[in-house]
This record gives sequence, C-alpha cells and structure tokens, in this order.
Amino acid sequence: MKIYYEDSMPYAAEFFADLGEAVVFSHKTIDAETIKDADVLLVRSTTKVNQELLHLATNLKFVGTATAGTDHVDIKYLASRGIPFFSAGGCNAVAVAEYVLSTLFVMADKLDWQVADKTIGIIGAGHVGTALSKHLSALGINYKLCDPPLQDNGDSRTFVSMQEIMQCDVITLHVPWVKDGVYKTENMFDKAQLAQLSDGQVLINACRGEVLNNQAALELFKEGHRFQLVLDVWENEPDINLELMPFTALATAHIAGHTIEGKARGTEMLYLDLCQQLNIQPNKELTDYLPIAAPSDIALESTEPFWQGIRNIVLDVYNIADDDRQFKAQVDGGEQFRYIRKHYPIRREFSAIKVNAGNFVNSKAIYDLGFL
Ligand SMILES: NC(=O)C1=CN([C@@H]2O[C@H](COP(=O)(O)OP(=O)(O)OC[C@H]3O[C@@H](n4cnc5c(N)ncnc54)[C@H](O)[C@@H]3O)[C@@H](O)[C@H]2O)C=CC1
Ligand SMILES: O=C(O)C(=O)[C@H](O)COP(=O)(O)O
Repeated sequence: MKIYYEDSMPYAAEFFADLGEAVVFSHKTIDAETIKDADVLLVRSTTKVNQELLHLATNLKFVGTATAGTDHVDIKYLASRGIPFFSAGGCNAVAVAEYVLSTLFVMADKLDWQVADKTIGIIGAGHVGTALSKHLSALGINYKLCDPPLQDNGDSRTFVSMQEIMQCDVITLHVPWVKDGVYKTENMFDKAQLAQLSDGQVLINACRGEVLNNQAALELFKEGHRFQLVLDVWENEPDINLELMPFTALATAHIAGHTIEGKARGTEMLYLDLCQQLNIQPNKELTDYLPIAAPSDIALESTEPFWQGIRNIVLDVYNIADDDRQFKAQVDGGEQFRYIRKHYPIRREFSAIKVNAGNFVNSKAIYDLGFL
C-alpha cells in the first residue's frame, strides 16, 4: 500500500511506516503524476485536494487532512468517487485558544487595559471556540458565544446574536470558511460590518482569511478607523495584502494552531482513522514521540498579584508579540510567507509545562489552564 504524506506532518514517517510504503511529498511540487499510484493521501491545509490532483489516482481509498479546516479539499468530488475523507477537527483547538489568550495579554499591555475587565465575543463555538471559553472560564474572564448553527441545533449553551457580539471589547473569529448557504461565513466581516467597530475594539481573525475582507479593512484604516486588528490568517494566502500589515495591531503567518502538540495530534488522528479503516489495532501514540518540553519548570512567587502572575506565565510560554515582530520584519511576499510558516519554531502547549505554583493565590486557575 502506497501512503503519500505531506512533509509538514510531524511524525508521519513514524506513525505510518508499518502500514505500507510511506512516501513524503511537498505541496510545492505535488501533482497528479506524482501521486498516481497512491492508496492513501495525507495532507495539511497547504495542499489543494481536487479533481486536478486526483484524477490519475485510481487506487485511492483514503484521503485525510491533519487539520481542522477542510476548505482546501473538494469533499464533493471525493464523495462522487466514493473515497472516504477524514479530517482532524479539534487537533489544534488548544493551540489556537492559547494563541488568543496570549493576544489578550499583549493587547492589554499595548492598550493599557486589564484583561479581567473585558468581555470576549467568540464567533464559532466549535472545538476552538469551546477550548477558548474553557480557558476564559478558568480565569474568570467574561465571554459570550455566537454560533447560529449550534444554537439552531439545540446546543444547550447560552448564545447571543451577532449584534450583541459586536458590543464586546474583543471579538474573536473561529468559524470555518463557508462560501454560501444560510450559515455563510465568507466575507462575514465586510466593510459595513468592520465599520461598526469602535476605535480600540479588538478583532482577532485566527480562522480563515476569507471570513474578513482585507481590502475593506485597509480602506477603513486609510479613512481613519482605529479598531485593533489581529490577523493570523489572511485572504489569498500565501499572496497576502502586504499594504494591510502596518495597520495591524498584531500579525502572524497562520501559525495559531502550530504547536507541536496541535500538529502532531493531527497526524495521530489520521493514523487512528486509517487503522480503523484497515481494521488494524493501533500500536502507536503521540506520547511515544513528543519531546520533553523546555523549560519544563516555571515557578510562581506567592507574593505575585494574580493577574500579573497569569500574564507572565502565559507570555513565558508563548508571546505573540515575538511572532508579530519577526513576521512584520521578514515577510515581503508569498514565498516568504510560506517560508516563515514552514520554519516556524516549535511552540509547546501549556500541558507540556510544569509549573510550581507554590502558594500563588488561586493556583487552581493555573492547572485549569492545562499546566502540569
Ligand atoms: N489559524 C489556525 O492555525 C487555525 C485555524 N482554524 C480554522 O478555524 C476554524 C474553526 O476551527 P474548529 O473550532 O476546530 O472548527 P469546528 O468545526 O469545531 O467549529 C466551527 C464552529 O463554527 C460554527 N459556525 C459555522 N458557521 C457559522 C456562522 N455563520 N456563524 C457562527 N458560527 C458558525 C459551527 O457551528 C461550529 O460550531 C476551522 O474551520 C479552521 O478554518 C482551525 C485551527 C487552526
Ligand atoms: O487546522 C487548521 O485548519 C489550520 O489552519 C492549520 O493550523 C494550518 O496548518 P497547515 O496546514 O498550514 O500546516
């Protein structure tokens, strides 16, 4: 069995070696000819999976993406050929939640406000939105959820309307890219929606670039609007609108989900799916491969005020301001955008970090955030 996997899938060689002949490819060079003998195709979001890529692959019986988003895959085409498709929903939800938490503390420093005083509006209450809401609950930060599909489906949580979300101090987007239909998300933040944001209000997009009209944001900034825009994802990646960059409060190269755990969990999830499809008992797990985190210990002083301690510990593990600085200094076009993503240094999740909370006030919050 021939298993083709994208080179940005951590531990794919280890997970898939025993299941067949595992062959690595790069999204930059993959084409129909390269994978024409594939039985299994495993990708991340950088490989477009469609008829053009798959029309010669007549043996194909499994396609998987080690990502939460599936907009790069023509799922209808796969269904028309009866090829089972798997994705890794939830693999990197914690990574994105931690990215947003870091954003909140960095924006609080920048704008001289307290995270504790703010209300966070979460649009999309799926894996990422839920992980984020748990982190906010752990810290006692107010939040509101907006997710009409879940609300219509009877989800028992409390949801608010888009109008109410627009009143929140920080709004953060965690929806899939949906191009049409009742729950369309493409262009959800168009010029009219963006124009409603007040100066100082923070808008974070860490889902898909096409949910927020980048050109409209640029025009509004040029017209004098001063909402605070934090972008991890961009329209038309990797050929992003560089003119928008200086107007962003924080900007990163679509790396919100790029913790080693988040990426590797995606690989593991596809391994488990493939084992199930092949009726094979899985005999490997992520913990066989994940490196020991460094630093493995952080100590909190018992005298440190609660919010200061939380801020420091969150930013010790991941400080988005560092990524913002490097990204803005380096990116000059599509090739560089790709390069930065590909060479993104390993980031760890809170769950890999041991904390000695000692007599720190409310140490429970630290462990509720996932720290060991
Ligand atoms: N920047 C990054 O590195 C990452 C980006 N993502 C993106 O974030 C998206 C969300 O990820 P997950 O939470 O794992 O997906 P998910 O599928 O678990 O949750 C998405 C939620 O959005 C809701 N939704 C759909 N249409 C909506 C609408 N019109 N208004 C409000 N809510 C709506 C759905 O009902 C669902 O609950 C992914 O589809 C992906 O595109 C995900 C992980 C990492
Ligand atoms: O899971 C998703 O959806 C994402 O956006 C991924 O974090 C994107 O990572 P790559 O597929 O581009 O490595």
